[in-house]
Amino acid sequence: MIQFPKPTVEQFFRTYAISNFTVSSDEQRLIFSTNLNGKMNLWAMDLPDTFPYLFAHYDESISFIKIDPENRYVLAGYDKDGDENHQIYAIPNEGGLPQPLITGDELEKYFFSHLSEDGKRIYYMTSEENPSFLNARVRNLEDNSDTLLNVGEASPTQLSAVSDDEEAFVYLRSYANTYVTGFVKVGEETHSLTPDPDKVHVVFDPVFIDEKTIYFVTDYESEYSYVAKFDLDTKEFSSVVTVEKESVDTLKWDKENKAFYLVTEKGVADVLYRYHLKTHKLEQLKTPIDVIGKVQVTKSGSLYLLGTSATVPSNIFKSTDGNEWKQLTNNGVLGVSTGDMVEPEVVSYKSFDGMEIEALLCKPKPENDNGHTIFWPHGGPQASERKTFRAMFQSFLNRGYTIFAPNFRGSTGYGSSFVKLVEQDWGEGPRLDCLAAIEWLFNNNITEREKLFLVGGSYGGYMALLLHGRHPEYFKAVVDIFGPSDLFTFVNSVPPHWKPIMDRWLGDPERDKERFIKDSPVTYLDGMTKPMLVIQGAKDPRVVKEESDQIVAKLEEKGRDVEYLVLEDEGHGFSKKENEIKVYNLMLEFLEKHQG
Ligand SMILES: CC(=O)N[C@@H](C)C(=O)N[C@@H](C)C(=O)O
Repeated sequence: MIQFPKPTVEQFFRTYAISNFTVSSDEQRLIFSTNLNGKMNLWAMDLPDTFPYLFAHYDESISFIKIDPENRYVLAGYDKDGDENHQIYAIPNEGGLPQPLITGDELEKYFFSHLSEDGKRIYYMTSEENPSFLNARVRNLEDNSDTLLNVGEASPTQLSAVSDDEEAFVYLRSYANTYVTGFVKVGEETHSLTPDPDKVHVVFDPVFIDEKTIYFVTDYESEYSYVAKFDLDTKEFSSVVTVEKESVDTLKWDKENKAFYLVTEKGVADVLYRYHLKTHKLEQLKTPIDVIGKVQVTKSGSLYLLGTSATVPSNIFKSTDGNEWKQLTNNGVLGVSTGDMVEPEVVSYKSFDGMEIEALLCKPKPENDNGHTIFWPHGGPQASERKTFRAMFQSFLNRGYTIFAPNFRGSTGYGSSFVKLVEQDWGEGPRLDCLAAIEWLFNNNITEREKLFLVGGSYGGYMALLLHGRHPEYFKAVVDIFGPSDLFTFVNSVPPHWKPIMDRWLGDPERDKERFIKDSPVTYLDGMTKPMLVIQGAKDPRVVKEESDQIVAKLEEKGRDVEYLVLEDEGHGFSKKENEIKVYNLMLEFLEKHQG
């Protein structure tokens, strides 16, 4: 019989992303954003058939998709080469080429908020005239009038919910990732959704279930976020559903069945629940994947879910009862079964101060093992490494590398206090958690000293630079993917609507001058003696190219071994397949070159 070789690393590169989706109200059409043809575009399937076809061609990343309730048009948000200046486009119902609808100068942003029930008014946020705090506006599609609804003040604002009669609006105001207040505005009256907006807490995912009742998620006076309610008649706030040691992350309303769907974050995986308003019963539901990217509940009460697991790339699923799932997309790794891939182990270790830190340990199949480990600090930093599919991880594992990804202090999924631990402390606590992890790898005979690589992206890239500069003895070579290199320049180069949150998140360059010096990777150039690869998207608005340019220039001046790849048409990530493959190949070549 014909014998086929084992899967090669290149096969893992041929995996496609599905980053978002929506279903039409009649459930006849599923539209999703994917890089199936190499670049991000909208594709569709006419349900129940499952053959995807190109729906809108624009070759750019898509920030949202919304189908007109009466199926006359589709709305989508596009940016340019990853610059995150999202603008709103309209696409004919039959598909085609997106037409600019709510757009402006290429540096302005237009974020979609809400489409009225009759599909005639679009509510949106814009940076126009208010780049730091953003204004809310409404565009009437019948007469093309555009009205200012709210002027953002004090901190970036977001119009997050609109009542069906369009008389009441919920705005969120962010002071930090961990401090977001919510307030409802009706005519000239404004009320905080929580009893005291001066207390640090978050509010998100507000839903009007009628003109007078708003449900939302908050961690007000709690370690874990829960579902709460605000009554516009009585102005009363009350807690509705809490889940022990799990943070509610998503709230969706099922109007048909008078129930809520909740996604909770439990460390490295998600849990899906249904909460019945009449019976107050909370049911845990089965899901086909570990991490849920998006949930949509349709008018009929059907549930659609986009999700992924460590060995399952993103796919869309449908359920009519919340327990049996039909997979609508068949997005896999070219010729590779889930059994040929690696499922991470969830481990935990004690850090320098006794704090328990959870981590993902991915071990290659014994026949592939090359004896080397990649240490991967995640980005964010207020995010976490979870059981999601990463082509990069699975291809490195296929080449024989062990991967270790710690959820150091500041990571999400472990309660509100834990997330706050990275605020105004980017370089000390989390770095010491990483060092404790490395010692744990050595002490548990998972990694040999002299066989450790360091790779990280964004905040993970910053941590890779900092660990390299301060502790070069641990590493053979280092890969930095768009990591901030100097906190003084980084704090001033972020997008305008991030600036108001920088103080709580990172600190103030004057007040915290000593700490900024201590925690900036550029302070430790002398230590950066190991070979380095730096990768950067030229259009990255979050960690701008100068952050990588300056560290590369300074290391080159010192005659260090540093390679630099700039992707001209990418931002904070690699959305184009050929760019992604170029990056993975270069990283693998670099690691292989420095194994000896
Ligand atoms: C404001 C904020 O938390 N932004 C993050 C989502 C982000 O983009 N952080 C960068 C620095 C990253 O690490 O990805």
